[in-house]
Amino acid sequence: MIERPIMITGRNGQLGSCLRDVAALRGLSAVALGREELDLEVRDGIDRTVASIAPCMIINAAAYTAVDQAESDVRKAFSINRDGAAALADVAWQRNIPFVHVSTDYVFDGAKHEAYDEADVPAPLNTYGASKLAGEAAVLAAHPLATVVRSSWIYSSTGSNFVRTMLRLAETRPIVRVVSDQHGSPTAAADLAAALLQIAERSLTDDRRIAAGIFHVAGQGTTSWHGFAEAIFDGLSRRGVRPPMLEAITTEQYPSAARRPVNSRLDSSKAERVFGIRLPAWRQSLETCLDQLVGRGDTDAEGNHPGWRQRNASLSDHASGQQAVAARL
Ligand SMILES: NC(=O)C1=CN([C@@H]2O[C@H](COP(=O)(O)OP(=O)(O)OC[C@H]3O[C@@H](n4cnc5c(N)ncnc54)[C@H](OP(=O)(O)O)[C@@H]3O)[C@@H](O)[C@H]2O)C=CC1
Ligand SMILES: Cc1cn([C@H]2C[C@H](O)[C@@H](COP(=O)(O)OP(=O)(O)O[C@H]3O[C@@H](C)C(=O)[C@@H](O)[C@H]3O)O2)c(=O)[nH]c1=O
Repeated sequence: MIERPIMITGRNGQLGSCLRDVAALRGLSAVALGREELDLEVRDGIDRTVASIAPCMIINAAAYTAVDQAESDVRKAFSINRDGAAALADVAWQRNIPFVHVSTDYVFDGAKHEAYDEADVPAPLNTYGASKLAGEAAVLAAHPLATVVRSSWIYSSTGSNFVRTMLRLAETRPIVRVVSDQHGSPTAAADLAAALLQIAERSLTDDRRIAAGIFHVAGQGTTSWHGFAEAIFDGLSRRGVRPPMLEAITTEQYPSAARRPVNSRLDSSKAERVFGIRLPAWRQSLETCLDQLVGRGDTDAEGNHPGWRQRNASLSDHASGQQAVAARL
């Protein structure tokens, strides 16, 4: 009998590429699709593409994720994050297969003083968050047994993310200023990918109602963006790379198109209770990522770190949006 694969969207993104890698490591059959094979904005192609793969389930890691840009690109953000996600969920429901969808901490407004759990009422401050919240509702309406996993502050050694932005700024700026009044939980894409596949396997073997609904899954522990940057730069120091000066600033001192919550810490205890999922502490996973990006601290005969410049050269070819951020500083 031929095993039906898990279908993964967003293959070229941080999470999608980790999902593909982790699935391969676990010996799971998976087909990962990039936008070129499955465009969530081309709705009439979705059914045909899914039919050609005949997956046992779908994990949707594709999304419009440019938070500031979404403020002036509202139509596209909703088209992908709400309508595209719902269309994919609908196809999964029609085929009677599980659907796992990923959402964000930015559905919350940050007014709560504690970590947010799944029962808290979302109230997004920005268009990206609003489009993702609308996507959650649309996915669950189209596929009542869908699993919606909210995560936060995702990073990996590839793609566009805060860790890579900080490493690039470390190369180009003597001083880096980072907001210290927004708090959340950094999450390694590889850790989240492993958790999603664990949920996926459970929803294939158990009663699917167990995995239905919303779950928070984020790295253990919390920090501010400034605290995150500090840990990244400490990691550079420990690897023999001189970090830039780091200055704590307020949100007001860092004007941006999109408002961001001051508190988007996620309480992940429901996922631990239901699935036994507990991601590693964020500092621990950051070390793994820095090992991949900078190296473990090995030096050449002159005391230089050969991996650093070589690896960092590739940082500059990412995300024109991130470059615009750098240019502002
Ligand atoms: N990044 C973060 O900090 C967080 C992300 N999330 C959520 O996690 C999920 C994965 O995020 P992440 O991996 O970081 O995001 P990335 O931006 O790294 O990847 C998103 C992927 O979606 C693809 N995509 C965009 N538009 C379409 C489309 N119309 N059709 C098909 N594919 C499309 C992109 O393709 P292309 O490469 O061609 O642009 C990209 O590869 C998303 O749902 C996101 O909202 C949740 C919390 C935090
Ligand atoms: C680059 C930079 C950012 N910042 C601030 C801006 C912002 O408040 C915070 C994070 O900035 P970024 O633009 O890197 O991150 P941002 O795009 O807000 O990240 C979000 O992405 C989406 C997709 C999510 O779902 C969220 O969980 C979250 O990870 O840090 C500084 O203070 N100094 C800097 O040099």
